[in-house]
Amino acid sequence: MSGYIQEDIDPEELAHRTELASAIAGSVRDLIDATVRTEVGETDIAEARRLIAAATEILRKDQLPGPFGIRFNADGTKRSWGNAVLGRRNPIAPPVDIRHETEHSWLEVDLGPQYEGPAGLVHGGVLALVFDQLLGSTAEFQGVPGMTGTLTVRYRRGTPLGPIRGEARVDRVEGVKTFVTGTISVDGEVTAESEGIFILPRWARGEVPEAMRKSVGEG
Ligand SMILES: CCCCCCCCCCCCCCCC(=O)SCCNC(=O)CCNC(=O)[C@H](O)C(C)(C)COP(=O)(O)OP(=O)(O)OC[C@H]1O[C@@H](n2cnc3c(N)ncnc32)[C@H](O)[C@@H]1OP(=O)(O)O
Repeated sequence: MSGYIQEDIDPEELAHRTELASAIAGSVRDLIDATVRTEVGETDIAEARRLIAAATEILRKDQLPGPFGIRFNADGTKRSWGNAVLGRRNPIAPPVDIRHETEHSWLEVDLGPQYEGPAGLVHGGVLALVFDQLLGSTAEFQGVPGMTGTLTVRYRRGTPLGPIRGEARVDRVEGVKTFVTGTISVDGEVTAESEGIFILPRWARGEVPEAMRKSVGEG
């Protein structure tokens, strides 16, 4: 499957690259938040744009030809740095850190003003995005991975911007289909619930390299 790249990097070098990826993405996240909330005038906007263009030019000096893909070491250590939810190097990602327990998986993340939908509330599509990754990662961790076939979300009440908690567990497995359910809550109150059907795609039903299979998990 193209986009899955085995790339063995020794742990020390990987730790260094992870730190760099997190640092630049963190700076841009801060910039996004500052952009959403700025009240400065035309002169400051023009100056900020000039500096941002200069920073972009520096980053453009050496670029991948396309998306980051999913990279993994032979031991299965995975990097999904471009992922829209988890991506260490993706400023669009909050980023979310999903924790896996024996029976369930969970996350806690602070969703700021850049994720607004209705005034002061998290955009419903953003919650669906978080659910998709949380439920999909839960299926992966339990060893029954798949691509999202169907994702349903029931929005019970508005989710205020700020800290949220997500929880998910595998409900059942039927052949190549894994049914996962989850909730998002704020201050212990459930604001949205979801069910996802994750389907092991045809290309993964036969021979898949062991390192790639093991790479299933957090990245
Ligand atoms: C090494 C291993 C790697 C594993 C894999 C990597 C996963 C890595 C995940 C990362 C963590 C996830 C978090 C982000 C998850 C995304 O964002 S995934 C991106 C969004 N989803 C997609 O792009 C999926 C696009 N759709 C597809 O690729 C294909 O339609 C699907 C979903 C794989 C299914 O196609 P298919 O393999 O041809 O399915 P098919 O054999 O016809 O049907 C199998 C069964 O599923 C049912 N089914 C088919 N489509 C659907 C559907 N849409 N809804 C419900 N049921 C369906 C069929 O009825 C059938 O049921 P049974 O007859 O067995 O009871």
